[in-house]
Amino acid sequence: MEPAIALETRGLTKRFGGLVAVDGVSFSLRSGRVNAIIGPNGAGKTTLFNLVTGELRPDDGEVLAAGVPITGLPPHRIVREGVSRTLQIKSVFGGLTVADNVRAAVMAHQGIRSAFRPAASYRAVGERVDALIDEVGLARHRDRKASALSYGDVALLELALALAAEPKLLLLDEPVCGMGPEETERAVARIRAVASKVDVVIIEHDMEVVFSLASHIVVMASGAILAEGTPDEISRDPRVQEAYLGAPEDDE
Ligand SMILES: Nc1ncnc2c1ncn2[C@@H]1O[C@H](COP(=O)(O)OP(=O)(O)OP(=O)(O)O)[C@@H](O)[C@H]1O
Repeated sequence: MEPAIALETRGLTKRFGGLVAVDGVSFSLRSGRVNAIIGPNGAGKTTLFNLVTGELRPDDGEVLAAGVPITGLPPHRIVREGVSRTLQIKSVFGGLTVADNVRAAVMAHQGIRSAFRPAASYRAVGERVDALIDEVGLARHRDRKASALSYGDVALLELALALAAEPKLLLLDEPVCGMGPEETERAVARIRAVASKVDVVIIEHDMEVVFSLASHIVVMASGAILAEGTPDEISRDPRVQEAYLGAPEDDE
């Protein structure tokens, strides 16, 4: 049987004026493993995520999530198709507690807006909120305001908010960016736990994190795929080493 595919792109292309930020990218990322997209600054990684989540429309090409075409759909429809990403820090409400932030995300996902709801639905929301808070390891901060959390805990809260949408596929853009070693270790452990239930694709510059989480790596450079393979294959690939270290400047 063919392995299930979490995310596939076919000839995906995005131009900004004369710049081709994503240039005919085709890949097929299998379900059931953490996939990573790496590459030097400006390689087109975040643009690629924005094309997958509908924040940007491609100029050409296709995106399929779990085999379902999602190309050009608006972001809320893509979330409904089971694709979620960690949100920007500004989407966390600093004045609300951890639990209230998560509750808002759960209610938004479930479409519960009316104040007139049966008690059972309140209970179900409350249980879901607690389960999400447990899942990301923030139980002891449940009733703290988000503005009082450490940087690493805000990132975990963002993870809970993304999981509130019950995604099949979760995209994490630099999940440990700005974290110290201890926070990084905690975040990696949580991501690994989440990845046992949900397909995860990460963009990450920290190679230690990439190598400890991902079993498949796509390397992008200048908008295109430079190499693809296991961490072992990628770490040995001279083209990858050159892309990171830069070409020698003796050809002018
Ligand atoms: N909205 C935009 N308008 C114009 N150019 C853009 C826009 N967004 C990205 N770019 C350009 O597209 C290229 C790819 O950018 P992108 O942010 O996708 O790279 P990246 O691989 O995510 O880089 P980094 O690792 O630094 O986050 C860059 O040259 C960037 O300047």
